[in-house]
Amino acid sequence: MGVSITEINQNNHAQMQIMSVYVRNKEKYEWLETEFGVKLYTELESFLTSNIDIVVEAATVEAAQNLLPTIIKHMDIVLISIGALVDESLLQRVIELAEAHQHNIHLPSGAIGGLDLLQNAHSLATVQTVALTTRKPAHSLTNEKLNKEKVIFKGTAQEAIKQFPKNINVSIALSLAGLGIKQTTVRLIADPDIDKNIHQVDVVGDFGEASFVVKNNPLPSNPKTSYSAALSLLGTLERLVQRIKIG
Ligand SMILES: NC(=O)C1=CN([C@@H]2O[C@H](COP(=O)(O)OP(=O)(O)OC[C@H]3O[C@@H](n4cnc5c(N)ncnc54)[C@H](OP(=O)(O)O)[C@@H]3O)[C@@H](O)[C@H]2O)C=CC1
Ligand SMILES: O=C([O-])CC(=O)C(=O)O
Repeated sequence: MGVSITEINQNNHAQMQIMSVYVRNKEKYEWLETEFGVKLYTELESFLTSNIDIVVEAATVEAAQNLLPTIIKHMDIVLISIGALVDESLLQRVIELAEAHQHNIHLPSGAIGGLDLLQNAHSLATVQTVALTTRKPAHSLTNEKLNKEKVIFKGTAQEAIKQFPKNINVSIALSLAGLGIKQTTVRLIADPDIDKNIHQVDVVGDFGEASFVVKNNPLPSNPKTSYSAALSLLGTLERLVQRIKIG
């Protein structure tokens, strides 16, 4: 999420500096060292014992699944590839490690909103249904040439992230905030006529009903990702050091 390093190291938005970046291909990212003065690491232990206080993950579901247990033993993490936590045994293990090592896992809202309301409604009362309808530009979901919208997935969040690990992390954030990966339903629509990532969340509970629609502009520096996902990652970092907690 290219916006983050510029915002943090040059615009000082999160009152933090990116010091170290863990990469798998050093040559490809050498420009980060020259442009931002960060140090690159290809070895995880060296990265984790470098001059850092928190890890921000913005890689892939698979990388997050592999790296998370080691990282959480060393320090706190902000995880944006939240789909990694669809693996229930990994989730359990990581919670136990976090507890044992007294570290925290921060899950930003990403490209959706309303997770605070859903958590309150679910943990303190009863929620009956949580449904996510995601509509994305057709080319980002399928190679098929479509001339009208097509529902390309309908099922549980658990199945959705397995089939679309790069596209529907928001469904797992929603699941963890509410009814879980088997009860949270997902409909994914490929639409050839839009250029936004549109997420609609519908919740029904004892509190009443809530619907949130987020029509995400693409992130200019990385158009396949929603702008608000990068903002939510930055906001999560910024709020770590704020004295007033909202929501
Ligand atoms: N929760 C949410 O709402 C959202 C979540 N996401 C998720 O956030 C993540 C980042 O998205 P985005 O920035 O668009 O992804 P990109 O594909 O643009 O960037 C991913 C980066 O991660 C690096 N990477 C991948 N695997 C590894 C690894 N094993 N070790 C080290 N580096 C690795 C890649 O490096 P390389 O060049 O070597 O491949 C690349 O630099 C994705 O998992 C995406 O699905 C995105 C949007 C919203
Ligand atoms: O960027 C988005 O709109 C959401 C996304 O890709 C994801 O949840 O993985």
